[in-house]
Amino acid sequence: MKINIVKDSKAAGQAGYKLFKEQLDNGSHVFGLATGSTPITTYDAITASDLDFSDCISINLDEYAGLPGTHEQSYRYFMNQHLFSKKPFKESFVPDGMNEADAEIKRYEKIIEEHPVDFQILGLGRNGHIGFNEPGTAFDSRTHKVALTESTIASNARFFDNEADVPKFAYSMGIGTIMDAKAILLEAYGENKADAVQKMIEGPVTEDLPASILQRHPNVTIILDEAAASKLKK
Ligand SMILES: N[C@@H]1[C@@H](O)[C@H](O)[C@@H](COP(=O)(O)O)O[C@@H]1O
Repeated sequence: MKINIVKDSKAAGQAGYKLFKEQLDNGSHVFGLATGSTPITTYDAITASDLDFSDCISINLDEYAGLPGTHEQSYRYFMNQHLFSKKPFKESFVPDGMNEADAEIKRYEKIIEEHPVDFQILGLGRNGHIGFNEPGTAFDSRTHKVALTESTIASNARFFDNEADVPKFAYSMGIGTIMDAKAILLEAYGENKADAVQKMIEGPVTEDLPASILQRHPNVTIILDEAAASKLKK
């Protein structure tokens, strides 16, 4: 794991942007993308740049089940807002939250099989989740339908009018699917991620902390701000 600690999320966004540029320059073609507040500064740096993804493919990690892409809280909507409307890709795939689970899971795994991910960006849940793979998810899991935990529902409630409106299920690439990416960037900012960051980097590799599996990936970069890195021992 390469660990890059920078001052704040703005500096982290620049560092993330540089990695995207390096990947593009080296011929990477398929980009695995993430949502959440964390990647926004990286996407902002990308949209302010002259990087060109019009020959590239993007494949997003996850989507809420039951939300159409036109819903303001859907991840498709988020991606359109923050990236695709300003930096279009040749093709952009996001799970279809309105499709029936079995069909959607098959469709999405086939897309990933046909377009193996060169570079995957990840955020980190406070409980160590990646994508929507909550603690306890098998390390060899593929794209699947996920029941969100109480803590994820509660922390996403701020984006909805009330907690009852937060979807209870999502479609997510599995941990095995994520680990197939040739290179991975995980970003985490803020003190509320510090515990998960410490366990991800210095703790045992365990399904109780999904992101800890990244210790076993040959090409991972972790970008942290100082607050997220504050509990690292070394
Ligand atoms: N499915 C997403 C994850 O992909 C994301 O990493 C996480 C953290 O979000 P944030 O970056 O807003 O802290 O939230 C959600 O659960």
